Amino acid sequence: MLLVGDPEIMRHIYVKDFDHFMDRRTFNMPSKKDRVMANMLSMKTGEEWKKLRAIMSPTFTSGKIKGMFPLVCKKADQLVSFCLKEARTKPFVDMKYNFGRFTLDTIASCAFVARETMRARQSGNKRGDFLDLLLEAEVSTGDAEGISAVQDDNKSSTSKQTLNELTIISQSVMFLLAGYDTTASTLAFVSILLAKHPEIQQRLRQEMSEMVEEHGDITYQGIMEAKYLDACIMETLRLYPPGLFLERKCVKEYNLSQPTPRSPLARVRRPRRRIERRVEDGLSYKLTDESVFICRECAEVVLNLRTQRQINSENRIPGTDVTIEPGMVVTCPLFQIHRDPKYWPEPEVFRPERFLPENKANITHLTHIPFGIGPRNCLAMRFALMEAKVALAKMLLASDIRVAPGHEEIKTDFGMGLLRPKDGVNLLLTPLKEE
Ligand code: HEM
Repeated sequence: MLLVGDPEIMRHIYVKDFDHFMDRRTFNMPSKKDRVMANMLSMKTGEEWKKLRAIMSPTFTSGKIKGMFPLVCKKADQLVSFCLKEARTKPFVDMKYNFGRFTLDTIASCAFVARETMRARQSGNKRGDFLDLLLEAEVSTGDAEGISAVQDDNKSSTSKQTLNELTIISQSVMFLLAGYDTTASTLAFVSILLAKHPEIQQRLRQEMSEMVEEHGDITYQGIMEAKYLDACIMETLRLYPPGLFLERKCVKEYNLSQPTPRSPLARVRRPRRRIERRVEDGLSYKLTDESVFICRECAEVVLNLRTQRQINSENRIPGTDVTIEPGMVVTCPLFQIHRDPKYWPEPEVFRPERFLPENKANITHLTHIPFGIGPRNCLAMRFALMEAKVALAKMLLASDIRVAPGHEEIKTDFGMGLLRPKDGVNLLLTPLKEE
C-alpha cells in the first residue's frame, strides 16, 4: 500500500491521472445474497463505475437537492422537538444518539428501499426523493436479479441507459449505509464543539437569526449562503473527518517521478535520520506488491526498505523514480493532513474563521478533504452539507447548548476506517423560546 500525504502528489494520483487509479479494492462476494452490496456504486470498478456514476450524479444537483429540502426540514423539526422533550425529563440529552436517529430517518425518507414502493412510484405516486430520481432512469425493468448495473436500451432510438431493479435497490441501501453515520457524527461533533465554545455558538446563532429575519424562515438559499454556518461545519470536518482513508487501486502502471519538483525520491534521498542509515544515495526503486510507502511520523512518502526491490541501474526508466504497479493500493491519511501544523496553524484549535471567505486563500489546496478528492469523491457532498446545516440551524435557533458536567472530553472511536464520537455526546439543552 502506498500512503500519500503530499498534496501535490495527491493531486496527480487522485485528480490529474485518475484514469490510473479509478478503482477501490474489491472484495470477493460469491454469495447470491451479496449482490446488493456488489452492485453499490462505491464497490463498482472500471467502466461500470464510470457509467453508473454518470447516471447517478444528476441525482445530486443543486436543483434536486433543493427539491429534498422540505423533506429534510420536516425531519429536523421532529429532531428539535424530540430533543427538547428529552431535555425536560432527562438530566442531559445524548446528541450522538439523537442525531443518529435524525440522519437515519432523513436518509430513509430520501432514499426509501422496497420493491413495493418502487411499484407504487412507477404507478405515478412521486415524492421527489432519490428513489424517484433513480427510477426516472429506469425505462425497462430488466432482469430484476441481473447483476449488470447499466443496460443500454438498444430498442430506444435515443439509446438511453437504464438502471435495473437490483441496481436501484443497491443504491438505496448504499445511501443508508453511506449517509447515516457520516452525517450523524459530523452533527454530534459540531454540537459538542459549539457547546464548549459558547462565543462561537452565539455568533452562529446570530447569523441564523439574521437569516430568518431576511428570508422569513429557514430557506434553502439562506442556508446555502450562511458563511459562518458553513465555516463551523467545515472546521468540524477538518478536526473530525468521518471518513479516514481515500482508497484507490492502481489499474494502469504509473510513474511517480513526473508530478512534482519535490519528487518522492528526492525525499528518500534526504530522509529522516531514522532511515538514513539504510538508504544509499542515488538509487532508484521499483515497488513490489508488498511494498509499503509510509512515514509514521509525518505521513509523507518514504520507502520501507524491508520490502522494496532495488532495480539495477540498467533497468531504470529514464527520469523515473518510482513505479506503481497495477493492483497496488494507494491511500491518504486524511486525519493527519487535516491536523498537520505545516498547513494548519494551531491545528488542534477549533477556529471556524479559517474557512471564512476572506481567509480561504490561506488554505493549501487538498489539505481539507473530508469528502474525498477528484472524480471519485463523495457523491452526496451537497446533500450531506445541506442536511447537516438545516439540523444545526434549527437546533441552535430553538435551544442553547452546553456540555453536561463531567462529559467535557471529546472521545473518539477510530473503528473500520470511520471516525465517530465514542460513547455519547451528552449536552444540556435550554429552550430559547416558550414551547
Ligand atoms: C458529512 C457527511 C459525509 C462525509 C464526510 C462523506 C465522506 C465521504 C468520503 C471521504 C468518501 C470517499 C471519497 C473518495 O474516495 O475520494 C465518500 C464516498 C461516497 N459517499 Fe459520502 N460522505 C458523507 C455523506 C454521504 C451521504 C449522505 C451519502 C448518500 C446519500 C454519501 C454517499 C457516498 C457515496 C455513494 C460514495 C462513493 C462514491 C463513488 O465511489 O463513486 N455520502 N463519502
